[in-house]
Amino acid sequence: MNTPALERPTPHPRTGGAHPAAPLAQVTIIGSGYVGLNTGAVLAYLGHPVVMVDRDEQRVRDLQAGQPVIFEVGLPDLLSQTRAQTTFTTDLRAGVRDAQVIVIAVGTPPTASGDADTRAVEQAAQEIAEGLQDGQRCVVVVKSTVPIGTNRRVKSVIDRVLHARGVQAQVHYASNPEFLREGMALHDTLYPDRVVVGSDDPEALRALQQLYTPILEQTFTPPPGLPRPDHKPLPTLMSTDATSAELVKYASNAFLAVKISFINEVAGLCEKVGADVSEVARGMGMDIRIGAGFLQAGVGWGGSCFPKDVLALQAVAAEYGYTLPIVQAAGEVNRRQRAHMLERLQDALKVLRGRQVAVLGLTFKPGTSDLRESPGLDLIQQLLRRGAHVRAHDPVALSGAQALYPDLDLDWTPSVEAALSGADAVLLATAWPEYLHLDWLDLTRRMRTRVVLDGRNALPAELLRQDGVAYMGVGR
Ligand SMILES: NC(=O)c1ccc[n+]([C@@H]2O[C@H](COP(=O)([O-])OP(=O)(O)OC[C@H]3O[C@@H](n4cnc5c(N)ncnc54)[C@H](O)[C@@H]3O)[C@@H](O)[C@H]2O)c1
Ligand SMILES: O=c1ccn([C@@H]2O[C@H](COP(=O)(O)OP(=O)(O)O[C@H]3O[C@H](CO)[C@@H](O)[C@H](O)[C@H]3O)[C@@H](O)[C@H]2O)c(=O)[nH]1
Repeated sequence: MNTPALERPTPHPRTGGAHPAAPLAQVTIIGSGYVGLNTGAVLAYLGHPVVMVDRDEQRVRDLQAGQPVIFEVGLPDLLSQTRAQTTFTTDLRAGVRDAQVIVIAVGTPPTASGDADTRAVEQAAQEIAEGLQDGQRCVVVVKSTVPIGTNRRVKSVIDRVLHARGVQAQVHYASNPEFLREGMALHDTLYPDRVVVGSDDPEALRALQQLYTPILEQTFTPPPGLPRPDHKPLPTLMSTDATSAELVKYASNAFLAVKISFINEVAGLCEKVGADVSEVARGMGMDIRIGAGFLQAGVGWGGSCFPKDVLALQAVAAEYGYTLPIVQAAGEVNRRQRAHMLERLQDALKVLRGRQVAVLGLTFKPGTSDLRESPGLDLIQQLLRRGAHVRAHDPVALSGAQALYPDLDLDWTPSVEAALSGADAVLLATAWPEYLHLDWLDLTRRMRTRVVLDGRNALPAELLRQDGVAYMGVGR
């Protein structure tokens, strides 16, 4: 099979790099999870032929059959629209054979001690090197969130295997951390604030510029349902060294987690002094140095990234005998926030044991089916430990949660009405839009005691209070 060389397009007048209309011959993405799948669908949409590799056979079979396997707005449409451009396979070695760019997007879950488990990244590196051919030229890109030094480790694994095989391939390396949010994954991939590339290799930088030019230049026609945001400046390609790029990712997530914990800490004070945290956040956010984002008080942060990345950053620091007290405090405040939710329920109901508590929202936020580190599921487990009966509901992830926690002794209720009828309290853990427009007066009138703990400050507080509901928000 012919090995395509990296193309050398004429420099584009604005980027100085690749011409927008120059697709790569093949991009291979390893890991078809939230990051890999969304990235692959977008790159295929931009015109690059994409091979998506995953070791999970069932996942690959489902993707081949047209099942999107994760819940993400717009993904089913984009995957079906890009079918002709996309191949799904479990065969990593074959999948990299003709690739110009190979993107590692496998998971890096936390180990028991909190540091990131990079074994899947190293396994991918090993198999990449086993698949590369004599004379092949390619760029290996680490998109997974990885601790300091992992990019270097990927290079050394690939060098070692190529050497052992006696294969002469010209491999370039870059770190390219991902900043997409679940539920907004396609939007964030098409319209990022910045693209960070960590590499000291001009060839790697040039290939990534070529890969991302349509995004950097915003030259593509937006896919249906994913309009270009108004007045958003063009994304910046920030080129830096690999170690700084690795740290940009962790420091960004830690900073956002600190910001949420900060507003949750202020929310606790608001409850004491009678202020409204939404108003405090609104006033703070008007200062452009602070910014309005990530100041939504609530049950605390969860998800597949913040909890693990906050721990991983501390683990990196600990390796160097350094501490990160602000980052550590963000985690402590997050735990306290959950405990505070339970205290408030207990204060309202006096006794939790034997009470019927409805918990609405099992995913860690709306717009995703991801249950990793979900505040709602954490609160459910704490309620069960305290002897409460739980009725759980989620508009998209009910069966997923049930499958994940088959031993939890609770009612998985298929409707909000069923969850609230006869309940002693309801806790809103995830602000799914489906919940916000319900007839809350009617729903709460079906409850045995009308206690509402709005963990996302999303329900009609005044309306409920006026109707005699014991409504509690967060920080107001
Ligand atoms: N989920 C997010 O919103 C997000 C955003 C930015 C960055 N990240 C980071 O990106 C990485 C991937 O996250 P994710 O949420 O997409 O993970 P995920 O768990 O959803 O998907 C990872 C996929 O990789 C596959 N895989 C694992 N090892 C493999 C191997 N050796 N070969 C082939 N496939 C393999 C798994 O089967 C799985 O399908 C992580 O490092 C994460 O921290 C995630
Ligand atoms: O004002 C806020 C904003 C968020 N959250 C919570 O914070 C968590 C994370 O939310 P969000 O950041 O929207 O979701 P993720 O999809 O986890 O995205 C984060 O983690 C990704 C993985 O690293 C990064 O790529 C993204 O940039 C980063 O925002 C969720 O539990 C939210 O409910 C709040 O409580 N208040």
